[in-house]
Amino acid sequence: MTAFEEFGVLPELGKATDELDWTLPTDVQAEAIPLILGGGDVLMAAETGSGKTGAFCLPILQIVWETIRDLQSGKPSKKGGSAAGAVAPWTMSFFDRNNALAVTPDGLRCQSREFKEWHGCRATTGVYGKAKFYYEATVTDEGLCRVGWSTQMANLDLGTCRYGFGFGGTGKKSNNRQFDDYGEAFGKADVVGCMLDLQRLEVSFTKNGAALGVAFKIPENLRNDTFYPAVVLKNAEMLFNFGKTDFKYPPGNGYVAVCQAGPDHSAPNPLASPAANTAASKPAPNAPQAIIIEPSRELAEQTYNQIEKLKRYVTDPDVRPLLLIGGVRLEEQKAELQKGIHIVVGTPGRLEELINSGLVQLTHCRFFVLDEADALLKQGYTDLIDRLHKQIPKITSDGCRLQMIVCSATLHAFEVKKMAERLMHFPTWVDLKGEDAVPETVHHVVCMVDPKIDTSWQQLRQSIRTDGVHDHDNIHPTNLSPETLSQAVKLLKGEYCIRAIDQHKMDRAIIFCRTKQDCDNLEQYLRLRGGQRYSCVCLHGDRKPHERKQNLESFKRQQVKFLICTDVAARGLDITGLPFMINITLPDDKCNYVHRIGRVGRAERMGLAISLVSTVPEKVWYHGEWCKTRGRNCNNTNLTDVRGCCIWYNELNLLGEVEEHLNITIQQVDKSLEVPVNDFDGKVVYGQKNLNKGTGYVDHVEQLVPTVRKLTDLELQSQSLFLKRLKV
Ligand SMILES: Nc1ncnc2c1ncn2[C@@H]1O[C@H](COP(=O)(O)OP(=O)(O)OP(=O)(O)O)[C@@H](O)[C@H]1O
Repeated sequence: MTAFEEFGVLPELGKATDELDWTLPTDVQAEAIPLILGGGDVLMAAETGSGKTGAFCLPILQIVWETIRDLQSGKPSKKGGSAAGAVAPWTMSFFDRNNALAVTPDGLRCQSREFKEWHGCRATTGVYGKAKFYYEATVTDEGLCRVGWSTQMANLDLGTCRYGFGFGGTGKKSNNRQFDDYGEAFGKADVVGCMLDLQRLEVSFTKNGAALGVAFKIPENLRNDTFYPAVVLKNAEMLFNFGKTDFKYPPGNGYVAVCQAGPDHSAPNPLASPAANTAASKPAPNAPQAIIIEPSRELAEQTYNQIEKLKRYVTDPDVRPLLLIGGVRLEEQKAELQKGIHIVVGTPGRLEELINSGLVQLTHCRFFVLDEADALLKQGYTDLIDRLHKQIPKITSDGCRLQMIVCSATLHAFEVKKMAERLMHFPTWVDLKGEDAVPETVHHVVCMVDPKIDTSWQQLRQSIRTDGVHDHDNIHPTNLSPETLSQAVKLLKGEYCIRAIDQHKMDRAIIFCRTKQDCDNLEQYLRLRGGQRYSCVCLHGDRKPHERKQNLESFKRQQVKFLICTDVAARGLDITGLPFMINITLPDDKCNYVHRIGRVGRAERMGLAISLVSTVPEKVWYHGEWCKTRGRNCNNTNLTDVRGCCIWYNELNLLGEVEEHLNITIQQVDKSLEVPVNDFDGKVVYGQKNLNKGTGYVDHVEQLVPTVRKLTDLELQSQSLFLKRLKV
């Protein structure tokens, strides 16, 4: 049995992980896989290179495979536990409810996070006949609740029609929109007892066990109707007990728990069964079970490839993934969609285009995954994500609840938390560090570039072409103006980059520049300084999709030594055993520091990240939306406060922000760029696993031996004790 199988993963998937040399699940995988397999929504915050992609791809592949197998064989789905109303007779319904109200998988807790509107839900079973029934509802969060009883004819906004009888947290009872004072207000932690006396045709309530008196007389014409527990919430949460566990305040007086109503007194709610839902049970070929959104083409392609590798042994039925990214002919994608697909991996724009045109249907989607979620939100896709989420049915036709999975190495962002509150259903955080952090496998240092101390820029025989910001400034070594120093930094950074490469004998590195133009200039300079020695390619938004793909491939295959890129490649790119990365300039966004340096030190291999940081302000391009050409041939070197296209970039401030965000001080090295070997944890070979440390399987077993021995001893002791007691 492979280690992954012990986490409930299919043997076929386990075999594929073995072939990938994934001996043990990483920490994030060990936590997230069971949660996802169990039907939960998950927010996965773990360091770069910690295996988040596998953590969601494996359980998704497994559940999708099981779902299509069940659909093909006509079996009802096992997934979702008690989600299907027909399976668990006394729960709140997953079907007879408003969309914005969520129900936990056990069906006993309802939550609505909508501030402005009420959203309601009814139970899966109701009661009728001459008897007295009781259930309890506990308020588990701030917000407004109304709880009580309604018939099948009632609307879900309890108490606003003739068929619903509700008691609200503000101390009002309501039926048919008639709101009258009743009992007293209730709120968080209060327990409301809901009593239905079908002998006397009365509805009454209790608060924390105290009787509040008869609230309603039920009209005679409803005598033979079935009454269902019902609730309506506004940004609130309630927990229900239908009698499966002890009541907090048992009602006495002949009332019985609703779940004890025998078959002569209970009936299933016809609106609570999957069949009552509109979605057809057999999905159309273009209705995937999972949608995975990635912020860039490269990442989408990488995740797609990982799925392809992991599904290698999953056959009969075959799980068909599809990559939907820009730059690929729409006709090709349409043809694939018609052949039948199960998992779609794509970038937001192309995905929405295909969904809006009906070429991708969302009727059977049960996984909605946002990889690098904070990047998607920062790129302005919040509305798009909300729109797509709204279109996906929250319960599939086979009774499974939509699961949302959100991940990033920098998930601790305000906008992510807001989105999770808005869209996710009781999500669990898989958060190993509790804050954004850098893996121990990444050694990262900064080198200060100070043109006042290092004046070598004044005598360069060959120099990097700069971004032209200072083309019309009076730049001269005798005039140490801010402009001269800024230009000097640009020249020095070209030299320091070469020095870093030479010092560490780098023959593989990813180099980040701030702009596309800076990338092009560095590419040209490295080629100028030594064709083969500094062979390189670029990856940025101005390069055509096929060139981007080709360049990334040639770097991965080690046909070139250096990949020069903008932040388009900051996230997620997984290049096996990459030993080095260089930041020519710190990123504008502090989170991207974590992502950029996380291109090295992945999957337990060691990596070195060097950041060049200017000690003086550097004037750089910043093309706002007012720039008509969006930077192309722009020569407006005025500052942005007068709608120009330049800013003064202050890297010392940025460094401070990064350090504060990560709560660390990043080690500085001098301009030789030498990294003292013992400053970290002894000599390591960048790009290789650190054999002295790590959690390799052999090491892991050794670490566990004493604990297992202790456990065996304890077990022996307890069993002997037990046997001794038996003898006595
Ligand atoms: N259980 C495992 N054992 C060994 N290697 C693994 C395991 N799981 C994943 N990997 C490898 O670790 C590398 C990083 O994985 P992945 O790209 O999923 O990281 P990530 O957490 O998504 O990083 P980022 O935040 O940078 O996107 C990949 O090369 C992957 O094949």
